[in-house]
Amino acid sequence: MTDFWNYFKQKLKENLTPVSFNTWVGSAEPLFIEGNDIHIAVPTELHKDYWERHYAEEVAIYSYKFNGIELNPIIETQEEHAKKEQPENIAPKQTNNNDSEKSGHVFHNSHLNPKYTFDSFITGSGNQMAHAAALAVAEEPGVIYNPLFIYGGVGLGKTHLMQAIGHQMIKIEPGAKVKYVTSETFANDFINSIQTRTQDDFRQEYRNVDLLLIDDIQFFAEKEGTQEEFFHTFNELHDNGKQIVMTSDRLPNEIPKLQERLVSRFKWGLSVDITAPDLETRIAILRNKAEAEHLEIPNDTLSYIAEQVDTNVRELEGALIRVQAYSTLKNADITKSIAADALKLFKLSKEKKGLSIAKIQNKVAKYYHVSINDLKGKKRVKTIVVPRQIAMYLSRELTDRSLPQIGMEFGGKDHTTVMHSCDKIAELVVSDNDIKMAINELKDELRN
Ligand SMILES: Nc1ncnc2c1ncn2[C@@H]1O[C@H](COP(=O)(O)OP(=O)(O)OP(=O)(O)O)[C@@H](O)[C@H]1O
Repeated sequence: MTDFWNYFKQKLKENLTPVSFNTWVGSAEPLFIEGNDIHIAVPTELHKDYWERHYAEEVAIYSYKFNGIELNPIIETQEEHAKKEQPENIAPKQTNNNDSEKSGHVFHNSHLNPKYTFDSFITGSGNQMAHAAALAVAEEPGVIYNPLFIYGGVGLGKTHLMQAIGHQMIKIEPGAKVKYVTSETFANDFINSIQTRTQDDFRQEYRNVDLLLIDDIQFFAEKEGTQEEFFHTFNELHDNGKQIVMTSDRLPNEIPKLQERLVSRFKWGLSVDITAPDLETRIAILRNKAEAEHLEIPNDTLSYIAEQVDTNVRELEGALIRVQAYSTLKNADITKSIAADALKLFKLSKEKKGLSIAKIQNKVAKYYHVSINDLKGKKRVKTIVVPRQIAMYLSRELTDRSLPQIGMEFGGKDHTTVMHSCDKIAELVVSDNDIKMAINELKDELRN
């Protein structure tokens, strides 16, 4: 099996870009051969789908070429395999796609940041599915997963991944018309076009592309006219088989006042989330960044920095820059103790990390004289509901936990419940003085 697999990989490598190879083939693992079946484990459902559509036939063809036996691939996700075969889970493989060839991008007027490519994107368990979906879309725009909707918390790489699709598409098809905008730019361009009576130009610009990337679509909330215009842009592009990719901090149906017809269209394709990276991925991201900046940083120092910032990649990168700046200031090499000083000095050290949801629940429970169990429970009396909602609101405000993660910490509540609570308290903070005071006092206590 190993010999065949090496031969098979070699064959595919000849025809794939390094990123595609690493993502689809490098991440797959042959398990065993039984009769004429070869069982192959892949990281996610999306990889499985891709394998079944693209490589099943290749396995049969190359196995026949290899030794005259046509193998039939049985693809399973690592999770399925682990459930069936092993008591322990197999962790999905980390793929650092950084070893890819130099890219020769043709830069269009697409407003893409040259740094945001697949090559510089590190994959790990929190983003593997989104990464695979993004790559599939770049390889076959407008065919599958249209629209692609990437959602997740702040600073987790949504913009990076979305722009990587643009770069990759231009790389594959240099004449491709790619347009990246934030939803705010789209809205502003639209408003300007009304003011200057240049709506035709606006439409021409947005509807005459092969790939439209719209970032942070949650800012469409409540912008009726913009939504209307986007609805038509979307339809036109989709009808013509053009690819649309959007990002948001939440799912389409959770964006307040987003028209139902847009929500339903966004669901035509695929929605994938990005969650916070695990420690190994954070270390890999830092290592990658350090190499790009030609910084010599020992492994234990990288691990140390990665341990300090656990929810937001932008902050993680910020921490590295702070450490670098501090070491330059002190004229010292970057070591663990320099890193510790730098992060302490900039008050980054565990401020958010130390503020766990449990701590927030504790403070709120004491403040309102209710039990933690009540906060996590389902009782609907006002004396418990309000503190519960406040605790959720503070968890959202003061930690980087996602809505589903907060829901989990509150007795497994749905993320929509968390969102509703946060919205409710956000309204009360403005209209109800007691709540406002309570929130301020709790925040002060939690920060000390
Ligand atoms: N997996 C990753 N590999 C390498 N760099 C990453 C990764 N994830 C995020 N980054 C980097 O972290 C920074 C923030 O990422 P990005 O702006 O894409 O986040 P975002 O999810 O779009 O944030 P926001 O919600 O604020 O729009 C960028 O510099 C990006 O390159």
